Amino acid sequence: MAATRRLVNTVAVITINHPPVNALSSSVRHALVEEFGKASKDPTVEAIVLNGSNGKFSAGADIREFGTSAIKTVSLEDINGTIEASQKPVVAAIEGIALGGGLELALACHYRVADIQSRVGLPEVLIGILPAAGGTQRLPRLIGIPAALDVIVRGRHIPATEALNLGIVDEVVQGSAVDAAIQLAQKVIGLPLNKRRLSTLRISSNLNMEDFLDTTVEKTKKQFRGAQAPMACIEAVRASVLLPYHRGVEKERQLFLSLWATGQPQAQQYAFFSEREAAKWSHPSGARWYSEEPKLVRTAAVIGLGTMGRGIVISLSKANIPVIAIEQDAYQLEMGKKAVNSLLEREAEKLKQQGFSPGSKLASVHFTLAFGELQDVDLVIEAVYENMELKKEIFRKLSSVCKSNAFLCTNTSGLNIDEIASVTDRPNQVIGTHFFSPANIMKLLEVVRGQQTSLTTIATAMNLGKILGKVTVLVGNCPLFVGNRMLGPYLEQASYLLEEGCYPETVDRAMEEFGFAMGPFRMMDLAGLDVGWRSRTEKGLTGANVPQGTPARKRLGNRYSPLADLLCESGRFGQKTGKGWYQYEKPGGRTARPDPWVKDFLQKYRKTHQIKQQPSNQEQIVERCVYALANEGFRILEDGIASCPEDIDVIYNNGYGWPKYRGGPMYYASFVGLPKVFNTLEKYYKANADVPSMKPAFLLKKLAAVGGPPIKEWRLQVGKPVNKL
Ligand SMILES: CC/C=C\C/C=C/C(=O)SCCNC(=O)CCNC(=O)[C@H](O)C(C)(C)COP(=O)(O)OP(=O)(O)OC[C@H]1O[C@@H](n2cnc3c(N)ncnc32)[C@H](O)[C@@H]1OP(=O)(O)O
Repeated sequence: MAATRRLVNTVAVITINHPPVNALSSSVRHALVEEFGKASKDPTVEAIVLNGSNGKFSAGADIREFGTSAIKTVSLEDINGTIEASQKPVVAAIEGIALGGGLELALACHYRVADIQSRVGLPEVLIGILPAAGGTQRLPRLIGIPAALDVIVRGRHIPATEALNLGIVDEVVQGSAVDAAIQLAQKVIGLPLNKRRLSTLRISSNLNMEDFLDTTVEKTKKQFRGAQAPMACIEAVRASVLLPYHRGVEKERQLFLSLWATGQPQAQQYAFFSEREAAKWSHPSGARWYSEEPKLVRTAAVIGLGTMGRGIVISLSKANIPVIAIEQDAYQLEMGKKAVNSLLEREAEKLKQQGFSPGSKLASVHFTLAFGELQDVDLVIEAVYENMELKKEIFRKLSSVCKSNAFLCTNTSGLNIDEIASVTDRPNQVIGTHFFSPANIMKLLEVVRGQQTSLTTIATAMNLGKILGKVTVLVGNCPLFVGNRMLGPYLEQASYLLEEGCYPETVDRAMEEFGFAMGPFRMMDLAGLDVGWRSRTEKGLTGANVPQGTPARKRLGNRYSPLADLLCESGRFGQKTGKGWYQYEKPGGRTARPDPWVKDFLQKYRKTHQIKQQPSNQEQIVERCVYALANEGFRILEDGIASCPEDIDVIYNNGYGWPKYRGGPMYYASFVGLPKVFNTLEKYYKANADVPSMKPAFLLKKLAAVGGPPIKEWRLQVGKPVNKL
């Protein structure tokens, strides 16, 4: 049964029962209509409590039903209307989550009681839509326009105590929300309900409300560049000010339909399910996530307390895993300790505000210089800087110090996992964990399996990612793994565009208008240009080891852009030196301003090398950079480094500032049409045979030849993932 009903004295308790998250599918909606109908008519029932089974109120509408005919049967807003109009008081007992349509349902009830661990919210905006079951009309009437806008436009999950302060819920309890709701229901039997029906309330509004909404529109446009759902949310809330409730609901409905027509919801919902699919990893051997048991990680250690290490320590502590943090000398240890403790204090403060004792949620961190103290930890994450020799030295030490069943992880953004594993006594227990900076904030974790990494090690690392609250993707071992490997051809195109007449700000603007959080040049300045320079020097692409007589713009017969090398040679490393592709207010400054020096430098460079000026327009910039990125994605699939296109998209959506409303680079290629992507690349490559990264990947060619099937069907063409490297 999708919903059940039981009687406690004169209170009917209606329970939504649709595992795993009580999504309000068509069957649940039908069951709710039936159970509410019966409870309303039953003379022995004086009040009603609504809750969800298994400690979850509801995760909202069933996202899989969008775009199908199922969504059209029994509208949730009609159910909400019926509940609100009930002559018997209805109390929502919120446990776990009340999200999206789940919260809209609770807002239709006359009272809301939540347990302290629960979270409520209207996260529809994150999947490209708006709350369209009356939520944009009822919430502003309950908590006012500014607070409602914040909740609806950001889509964040609000902890119960904050929901109480905002006035979204009436009561927060430490014990059972259902018991408390039954008690409240009994107390309010017979009391007037008019003021509890949110749709009937007037919105306190003043003349400045229109100005306030207009300002919010401008701010939101800048913040969520190109995303349509946040703008639709504001327009729906505006309707709650200007229109009577029922007309506001109509407007909500219209906005929902026009959003659907943009294609953005489909992309964001694909992104949502792809993230969940990524957790269900597969291995070239055929093993899958359900066949392997992860080992429990009770204690962990982090080696290196630089920016990455600090973030990893915080993540582990927040996941309640006690950590030993190691540095190489007393000074570094002290610096790391201060930074970690200050971040932990902030986390503790947040917990206190939510009514929790920090001790119960944050695990201890022990700082030491002694490797010997690692003998009992279950898992170590090495997070020193990117230097193979240093990493090997550490893994040799770990091999001799750690207990034999301890897992050894290396946080690297591209070094060879097999080489690191080869110096240990347990290559099967070595795995890459590529965190993104700052590691306590960024959602993505690339888990990199080596040739010898055991399935248990993979299962343990993937499970650890989940425990840390990360979106975790399993990838194969190749230079730079998935995300950074794809950046290569993308950045290459960005540099060529400068050679041909564009400026950093022109390219960045085009990519940011496409939706990227940051264009390629601002991104390089943030990451530090010296990192890539060091790596190119080591590879002999620049510096003293370049063979005599090598043309400035060629390496091994292929086109090469030395622009970034030249910048580094002038001491321009990006934000850290106050100048790179842009100038900044000071070293470490964040505000990028176009730099006349760069303009002059580029003009001289083009003249020196007699490069024909053919500056690209916005569309061409986007096409070249994005198709280069996706093309490398197809190669990664061919190589078996990523097991499906969805995994690549998850990586880009969560680690590289790709606009989620475009689904990811592989989804975007599919959306544009693979034949078009193939033809554009082919044309470019024919004219530029010295740019091999733009040669269309074999898999792309194969898929384009059959007309570009939907992304779900690509797997059939890729075949079983086999790591060819
Ligand atoms: C016509 C308009 C009508 C009404 C307007 C209302 C619109 C909505 O309500 S849209 C939905 C809004 N709700 C959300 O966006 C919540 C989405 N879910 C989540 O954020 C999380 O899943 C969770 C916090 C609810 C639970 O997280 P966690 O415990 O980490 O579990 P998973 O994320 O792995 O989810 C488990 C399982 O459930 C599936 N699922 C989750 N939410 C929904 C949903 N709303 N509809 C359908 N399915 C849902 C999720 O995909 C997982 O299943 P699979 O492993 O099979 O993918």
